[in-house]
Amino acid sequence: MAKDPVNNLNVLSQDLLPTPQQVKNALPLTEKAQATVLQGRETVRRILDREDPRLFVVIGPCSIHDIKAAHEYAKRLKRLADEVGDTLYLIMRVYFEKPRTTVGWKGLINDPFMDDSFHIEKGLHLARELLLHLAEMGLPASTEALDPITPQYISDLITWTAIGARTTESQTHREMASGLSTPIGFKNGTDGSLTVAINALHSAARGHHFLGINQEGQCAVFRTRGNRYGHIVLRGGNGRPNYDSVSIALVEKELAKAKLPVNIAVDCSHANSNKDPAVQPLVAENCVNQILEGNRSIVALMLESHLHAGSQPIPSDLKQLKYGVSVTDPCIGWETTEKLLHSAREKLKPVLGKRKAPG
Ligand SMILES: O=C[C@H](O)[C@H](O)COP(=O)(O)O
Ligand SMILES: C=C(OP(=O)(O)O)C(=O)O
Repeated sequence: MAKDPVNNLNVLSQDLLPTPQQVKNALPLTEKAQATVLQGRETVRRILDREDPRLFVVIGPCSIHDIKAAHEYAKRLKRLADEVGDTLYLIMRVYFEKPRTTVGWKGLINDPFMDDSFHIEKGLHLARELLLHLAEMGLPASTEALDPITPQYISDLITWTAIGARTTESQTHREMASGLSTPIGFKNGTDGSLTVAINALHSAARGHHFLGINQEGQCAVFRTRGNRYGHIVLRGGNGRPNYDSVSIALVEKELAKAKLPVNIAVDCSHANSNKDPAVQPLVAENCVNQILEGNRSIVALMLESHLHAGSQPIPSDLKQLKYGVSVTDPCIGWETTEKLLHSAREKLKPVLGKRKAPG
């Protein structure tokens, strides 16, 4: 057959995937898992509405690459969540999709075997299976929504969603966010720009009409209501942090001027720590001190943490991978994680209940 001279000139192949419904039939949402998700989302909504005085903390590996290590991390985090839960509401980072600055491993869904075999079907199955396990344990999960199709496979297991710094300005992601059932954090831009996140909050709060796929895998027009639980996540940018009290005061002003709720999450990693994991506890401590000194706008922290500190490149011989060490951004290790959260809890416990909402 003659080659089609018009279409798919740069497409090498296409493979059909199971539909979201088929994957869900294989891994259905159980009653226990659903209860974790519903309770998690309600808790975050209440924190954003200032009906629950706690901070929520999005914490866990930069990316999930090893299911066994993710299980071990989750087990430890659940114990810690119970210990600090009267003050801090912990949500595990369960990030399966990585937006790359240029190229690189794009996460467990895209390439679960980390060998350029790109078994996306397997990746979706593994992702859903892990999320189900965490929800069954009673541990809420968060993820970055990057591919606009992926949420149909997993979002019933997610408590909080991030839109990353590289996609906050994207209309596609704002439309998707307007329909997601979770509260949603928009990062500021990689250049530090707040405007893109503020515009994203306005856009995602409104209803949109856009294309997507339904549970049966058919193309569909989605009409959304708009997500009123959007908030900004400050991650620094352009070589400069934006978690300090002066930056926070400026963001508070911008949010108020834009008539948006003055709710701020601080990402202690990325450009706020210059990707140096040793700096993350200092950023977290600084935010805790701001709250002790009267800050009313910080409602959440994000930390990149794993079983062991640091990061490693993905070796060509995967047997050389170090267990429990990030293969993307460097993380703090478990000991630091425990210490940091216990110390934050001790300092914040006496004050959070008396904290006033922004005036
Ligand atoms: O959080 C992860 C990374 O910061 C993000 O995916 C970009 O990574 P890269 O600059 O290594 O591609
Ligand atoms: C990619 C991430 O962050 P950012 O979008 O801020 O770079 C992340 O949190 O994994």
